[in-house]
Amino acid sequence: MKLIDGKALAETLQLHLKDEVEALVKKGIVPGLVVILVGENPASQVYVRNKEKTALKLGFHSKVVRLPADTSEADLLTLIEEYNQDEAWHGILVQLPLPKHISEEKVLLAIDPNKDVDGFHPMNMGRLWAGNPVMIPSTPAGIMEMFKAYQVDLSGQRAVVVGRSNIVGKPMAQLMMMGNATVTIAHSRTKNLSALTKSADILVVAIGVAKFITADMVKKGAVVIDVGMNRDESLKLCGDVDFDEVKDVARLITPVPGGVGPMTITMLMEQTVRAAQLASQK
Ligand SMILES: NC(=O)C1=CN([C@@H]2O[C@H](COP(=O)(O)OP(=O)(O)OC[C@H]3O[C@@H](n4cnc5c(N)ncnc54)[C@H](OP(=O)(O)O)[C@@H]3O)[C@@H](O)[C@H]2O)C=CC1
Ligand SMILES: Nc1nc(=O)c2c([nH]1)NC[C@@H]1CN(c3ccc(C(=O)N[C@@H](CCC(=O)O)C(=O)O)cc3)C=[N+]21
Ligand SMILES: [Mg+2]
Repeated sequence: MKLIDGKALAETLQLHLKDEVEALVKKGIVPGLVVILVGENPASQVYVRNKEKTALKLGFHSKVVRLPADTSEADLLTLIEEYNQDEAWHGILVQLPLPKHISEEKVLLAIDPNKDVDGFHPMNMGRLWAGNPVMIPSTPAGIMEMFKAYQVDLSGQRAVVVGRSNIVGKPMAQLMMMGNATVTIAHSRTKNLSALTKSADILVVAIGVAKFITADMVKKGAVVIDVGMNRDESLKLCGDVDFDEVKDVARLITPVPGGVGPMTITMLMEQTVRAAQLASQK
């Protein structure tokens, strides 16, 4: 077994990003990322803090707007429109999940697709599924970077994605299909899941169930990517994969923490730099 070190790879990629930021700054452009957080979800607080820290480290303009949980949908939409109009901000990210009284669909539609660094706007989702992506969701983008860095050739491989969310599972499946893998998407209604996961050369798991994937569900020599972010019995951070046992079966495996998470943040920053570059060419 070999570890896919997401933290180290993220740091390497951030060095290159820093150079790109400096080149932009020389042209008078400072990449700007605004993150909007509604309510007080403790997990979201951590992720948002990580994003802000990294943005500042790379020399971005960075701002976190923290709104109370009872913020109205109309007020949130108005705020997004203000950032759409403001040229200082190249990327706008609204942290998900949103409180129940706010329509996620309306909010994602309201973000200018050119500033949608998450790639969640229906236009960007459509572009991805048409095979011409502009903004790519950062978690799957980070996983594709891991494949590149660790020379995982997807072509002709059998890939299984467990989880079908719009933010991870679906875009992940499409990106691997674009890499010529043969992709199957599984979810909570999938029958005989362990036979399916065991057939995978590449297994990506994004379900949010602590240590769900056990060694008997994994093919010997598979590449295993764990997107999950959960707390175990002792409140320690853990993934959807039972790392301690699956590591002896897999050829390559990501840890939690230190795997997919840091890459997600880095890809978000890269996308913001790209958005700033594109805006400067207009
Ligand atoms: N490290 C990172 O950068 C990121 C980590 N995450 C983490 O990844 C996990 C997934 O996130 P997200 O995609 O938003 O999750 P969602 O909750 O939106 O979706 C979960 C998916 O998993 C499926 N699922 C749930 N339980 C099972 C099961 N027992 N067997 C098979 N499939 C199951 C669901 O099926 P169905 O559709 O049938 O309900 C659904 O498709 C979470 O732990 C989240 O915190 C998320 C984003 C980024
Ligand atoms: N609009 C939107 N975009 C997102 O990209 C988005 C979102 N909403 N909602 C929540 C999920 C989750 N997510 C993570 C980001 C970083 C880590 C991360 O940094 N993880 C570290 C550790 C974090 C910790 O210490 O808790 C690691 O795995 O090593 C994890 C998860 C982005 N998401
Ligand atoms: Mg979700």
